[in-house]
Amino acid sequence: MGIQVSMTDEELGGPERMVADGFASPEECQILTHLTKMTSVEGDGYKKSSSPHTTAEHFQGMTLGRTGLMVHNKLIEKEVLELILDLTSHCRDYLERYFNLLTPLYFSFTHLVCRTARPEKAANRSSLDMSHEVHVDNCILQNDGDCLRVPPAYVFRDYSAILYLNQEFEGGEFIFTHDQTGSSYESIIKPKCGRMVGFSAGPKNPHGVLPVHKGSRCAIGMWFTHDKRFKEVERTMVETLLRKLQNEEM
Ligand SMILES: O=C(O)CCC(=O)C(=O)O
Ligand SMILES: [Fe+2]
Repeated sequence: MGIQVSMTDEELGGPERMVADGFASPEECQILTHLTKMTSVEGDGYKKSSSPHTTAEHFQGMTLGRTGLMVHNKLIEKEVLELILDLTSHCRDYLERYFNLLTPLYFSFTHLVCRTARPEKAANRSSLDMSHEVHVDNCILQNDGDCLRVPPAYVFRDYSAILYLNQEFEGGEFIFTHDQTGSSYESIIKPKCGRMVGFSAGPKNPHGVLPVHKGSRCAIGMWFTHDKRFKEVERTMVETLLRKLQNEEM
């Protein structure tokens, strides 16, 4: 399946951003949406908070570690885990080439996430009640426009990408904004199966997610680093698990 770039940095209104389609087939999206909806845990990967951003939505998350545990316990097939690793690696390789990076990108975190509107909260929801408030992935945005590169910000994140898994929901558009107020969008991206948005993780790229008004919005969030010290431990663990299972089959 071919990849098509559908929006360049110029069309997206700022530098070091891109949107491309074709990273997952409808069948692959369906398998992973189902997995995330059915087996993820409220707040997993979000410091156990079931509503880290807005109480008008449920947040369900699934880390690679939890997926590996489920494969180990024979609750899901290993092919599902292989699929997650294959699709996300393809996204990473594509971004490295697209942005002409001279040093490799390592995964620092991979997260399958569904955001589901709570119907009982929909009627009174303010349009300012974002699904994910405007932020920068590797620093803490200040009111004066400064971005502090200090913990608890994930200062080691260099690039970010989101691979979308579905489109059967209302709202939930991804926005790039001019600053942290989010008052002016530079671009708006409608999620759909197989679409990836990729961008550098620093202050050039403030972004957020508009309210999900109806249904579940599922995606794989990926964060990358150039610094080997922050490589995703859970990815290494599940790769070892899969090698072990493949050897047992031989
Ligand atoms: O799901 C999305 O489209 C973006 C999420 C995001 O920006 C984040 O988790 O840091
Ligand atoms: Fe983000």
